[in-house]
Amino acid sequence: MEIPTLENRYPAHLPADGFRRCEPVAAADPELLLWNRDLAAELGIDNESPDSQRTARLWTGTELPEGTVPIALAYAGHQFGQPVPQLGDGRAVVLGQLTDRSGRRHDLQLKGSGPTPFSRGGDGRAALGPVLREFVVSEAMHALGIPTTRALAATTTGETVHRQFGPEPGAVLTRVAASHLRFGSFEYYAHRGDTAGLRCQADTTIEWHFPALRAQPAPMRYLALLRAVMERTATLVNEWLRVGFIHGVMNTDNMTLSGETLDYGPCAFMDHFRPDRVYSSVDRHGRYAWNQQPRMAHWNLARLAECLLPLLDEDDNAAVDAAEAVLGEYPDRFAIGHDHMLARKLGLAATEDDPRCAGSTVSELGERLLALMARHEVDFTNTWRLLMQGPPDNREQVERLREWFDHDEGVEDWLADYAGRLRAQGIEETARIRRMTAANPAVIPRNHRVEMALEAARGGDLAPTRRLIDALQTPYQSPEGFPELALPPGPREIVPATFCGT
Ligand SMILES: Nc1ncnc2c1ncn2[C@@H]1O[C@H](COP(=O)(O)OP(=O)(O)OP(=O)(O)O)[C@@H](O)[C@H]1O
Ligand SMILES: [Mg+2]
Repeated sequence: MEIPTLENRYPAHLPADGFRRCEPVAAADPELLLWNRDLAAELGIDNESPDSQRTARLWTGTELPEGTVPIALAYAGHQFGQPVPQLGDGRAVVLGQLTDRSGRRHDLQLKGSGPTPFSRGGDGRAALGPVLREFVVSEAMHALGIPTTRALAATTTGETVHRQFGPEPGAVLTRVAASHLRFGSFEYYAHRGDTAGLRCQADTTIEWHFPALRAQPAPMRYLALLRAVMERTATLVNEWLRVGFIHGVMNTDNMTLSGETLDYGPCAFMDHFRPDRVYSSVDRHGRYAWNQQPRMAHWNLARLAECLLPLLDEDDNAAVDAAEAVLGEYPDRFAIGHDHMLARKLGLAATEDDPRCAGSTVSELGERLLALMARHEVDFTNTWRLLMQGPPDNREQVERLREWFDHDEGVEDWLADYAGRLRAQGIEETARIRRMTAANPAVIPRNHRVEMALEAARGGDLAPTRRLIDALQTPYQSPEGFPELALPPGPREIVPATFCGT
């Protein structure tokens, strides 16, 4: 395996206390389980012999690629609303960056490679189940077209880790990310009252993720940064809602500045629709339920804004006013994105009220459909695909949907309004299907399917995990070779709770 020489840009771009040098711990018996050939090729890694012993040594941290400068990053965070002044990578090290074919830089990070100065009593390890889960779900997310960190490799260490449900094989995930800068990275300096550290962190974020803002003078640049992060975050959360994704631990330490989804702990994709659906076993009060995610993203953005205050204005009140003005833009910014998202899912063109149509607006149509779906707890993914089985004014299709929604009296009215809106916008059936195919996945990593695959993997059989990963590569097509993947769980298959497994 040939790997281009890594370069670690963090030490030159962060204050000295923003990271700690930290060697990964050599694994007793490294073994490669999963290897992402396509991603490796994008990163210029030669794929000739991906299952060689050296590959396993490299992606457990037992041997280090050339140019590696292993570091654990410092960060703080708000966890379930409570401030934690210091967290940091307690079981991960960034090795360095590689540049992909299109010139974009990516961190290579080993997650589960041993204790770091931030381990706070933890063992610094990761268990096989959560590592495979992050591999499967993050790659599914990427295939869905949603910004996310990626998974390059999953390895086992040959050691055992002890978790909630007993011993598990120790494992390491090689994660690829635009960066590992988090809202919590800013909170780390804010807690210390380190304004110079904050400024450095903000300028690095601009340099890496929002280079167009570089030309703006301070303090406007930092306000523009807040607005840009707000916009990316709103976009990301709308994308999660589009596919029924529930992150599960939207703490500020799990929110990236790049706008990528980070930390696939107790996350889940929803089967039967309930807007307040929660899977995470640690989210007892539903703080991060599916329909709370927009609000919690706003709350998290407010924590980020608080950190930026010293950079916005020397006068405290003026700084607060400036930050509040940007935060105040979030509800509209989110709502516009939400309307567009619902329009895409319905195969409609725009969300502005169309004066040619007397029926409801596109967003009202979408909300009414969601309300119907919630009332009957129908499968989220399959409802949208069912809408694609025929025109909304076709008799058989009307019948099909009446049955799907338990003969709810609202169905026919809704379908008539939907058909009216399509007519008013002049959208032909083929165009509707084309649009809807691009916005509504046929397959998602359903919880019970993920659990079944992981169970087999724990028993030594990786074939179901590989099959699942393959099928999730083309989520907008019906899974010809894996039809069960399109089915919701049966009553005995439902996985009601997910666990971090940390
Ligand atoms: N086994 C462990 N040993 C040491 N620290 C840990 C361990 N598990 C989690 N932590 C630390 O606890 C904090 C919260 O964990 P959380 O599950 O949100 O993150 P994570 O999944 O470890 O990492 P990431 O956010 O990078 O995906 C982090 O600082 C993390 O590094
Ligand atoms: Mg985390």
